[in-house]
Amino acid sequence: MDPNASRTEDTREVVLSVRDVTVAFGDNVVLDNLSLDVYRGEILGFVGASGTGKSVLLRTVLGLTPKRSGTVSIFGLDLDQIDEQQRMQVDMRLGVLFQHGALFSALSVRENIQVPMREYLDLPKKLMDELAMLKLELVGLPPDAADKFPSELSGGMIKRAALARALALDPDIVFLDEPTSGLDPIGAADFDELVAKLRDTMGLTVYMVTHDLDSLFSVCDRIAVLGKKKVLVDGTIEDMMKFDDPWVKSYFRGKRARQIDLKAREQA
Ligand SMILES: Nc1ncnc2c1ncn2[C@@H]1O[C@H](COP(=O)(O)OP(=O)(O)OP(=O)(O)O)[C@@H](O)[C@H]1O
Repeated sequence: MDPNASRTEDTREVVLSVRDVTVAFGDNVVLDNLSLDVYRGEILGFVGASGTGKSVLLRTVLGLTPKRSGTVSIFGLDLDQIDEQQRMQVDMRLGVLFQHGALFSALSVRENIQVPMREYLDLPKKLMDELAMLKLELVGLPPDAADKFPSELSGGMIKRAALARALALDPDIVFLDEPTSGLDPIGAADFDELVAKLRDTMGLTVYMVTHDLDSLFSVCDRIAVLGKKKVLVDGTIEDMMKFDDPWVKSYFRGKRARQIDLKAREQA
């Protein structure tokens, strides 16, 4: 036995564990015995070709899409084995930013941020107002954004407001579904920076579905690739570069990826 084995033992805390999960719609098997671990405090970038099941996995983890078999455990609790009260406590520790922000258009930004507070907590209005302002500040929005409606915000502001809502209950894990899609490169880079800052200051764990190579190169600690209905490979960008699969190769070593790599080297 390797005498150094204990030194290399993985001691990171697994906050989300997906084990042998199969999801199908009729005959269409989308995920087939898929397994994935997410560790506390990491930013995991989840990628895969369009239509491979990234959103389906996210929805399954959140309990919005039923699975055929397998287990999903969050904070060590198997979601199929816990009662409603425990489930609510788990849900309170999760924040979600769905694709396109998905703010309620009839509610102001303040009211949007307060939606999870109203759902899970019984707080006086004054305190909820104060908390909403704190969340706005946290995501870098000015105080006057509180009274605006989603239609009055730019794309970048909508993402930030949606992130503020996802952070409303101080979650341990945030799930971000293509958070930088639709943003210009500067807006996207600013958003990535914000996510990294929140991870560093709040110890947040971030599960980010993304097609954005810049995000993958700049903020993700680890990347998982969905392919052939499973997690095909997970690891660092370097691991992706070495992995021998046509899609992974063209994605991470294609023209766009090389440009980003060169840009990163120039800046280093
Ligand atoms: N509710 C549903 N009923 C039937 N089929 C579904 C349902 N939801 C998803 N699918 C199918 O599951 C597959 C994976 O879809 P999904 O939206 O998860 O892909 P994706 O990887 O997120 O794609 P994209 O990158 O384009 O967003 C697709 O074939 C889709 O048609």
